[in-house]
Amino acid sequence: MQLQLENLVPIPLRDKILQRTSDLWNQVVTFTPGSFVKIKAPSGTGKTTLVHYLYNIRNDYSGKVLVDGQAWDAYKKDQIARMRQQQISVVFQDLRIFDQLTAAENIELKRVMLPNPYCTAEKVAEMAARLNVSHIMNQSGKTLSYGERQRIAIIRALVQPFEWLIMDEPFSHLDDENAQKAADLISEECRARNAGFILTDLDHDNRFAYDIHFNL
Ligand SMILES: Nc1ncnc2c1ncn2[C@@H]1O[C@H](COP(=O)(O)OP(=O)(O)OP(=O)(O)O)[C@@H](O)[C@H]1O
Repeated sequence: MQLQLENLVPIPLRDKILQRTSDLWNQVVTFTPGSFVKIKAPSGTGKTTLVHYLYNIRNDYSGKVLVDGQAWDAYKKDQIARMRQQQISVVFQDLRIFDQLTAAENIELKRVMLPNPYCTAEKVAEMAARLNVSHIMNQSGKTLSYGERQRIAIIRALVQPFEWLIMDEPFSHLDDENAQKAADLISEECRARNAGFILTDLDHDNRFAYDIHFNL
């Protein structure tokens, strides 16, 4: 799946963005399928906004987000739902863990969305062990720490098939050791699917072998 930006400018940030240069805003950019992409930006410059545009849950912009050559608004709702089940997976900055479900149920919800789940339950248990969260799997979402939520959201994003994996500051609450373990798992899973990876962060990050860096 090819993702392209064509002169994309968020309407609420228009004046601010047009006063400076950006590698992505108001540019023509192609994210090469299978590539690892780092997007670095200071707080408030629109990382979360961009992720929401790429996943098509916000559309207050001028310009275009092109998916396989077509703008998001050319796709029907059921096509977009299928893309989100099979082609694009995301970890939002606010994580979106359901408080009323356990950590395991938050992941299972996504795992069984397809008639033939991409990952087995054993594979989920393996990922939980690698990220040191096996012991909290039966705890309710409400009681999880931010770092635990982050790891559950990462596993949840990995249990579905995807061609692009997009993560918005996914390690902000993790210590270096756990962040590296999560990064290693993410890299392996992307490589296994020949998928592309887009990570936004405030800072430099050298946990991944990025193909390209952008400053937002
Ligand atoms: N719907 C909206 N209407 C008006 N302004 C908005 C809207 N959404 C976001 N903004 C503003 O746009 C800017 C970018 O927000 P965004 O959440 O994308 O930043 P960010 O780079 O992800 O920041 P952080 O690193 O702090 O999470 C902020 O100044 C925010 O207040």
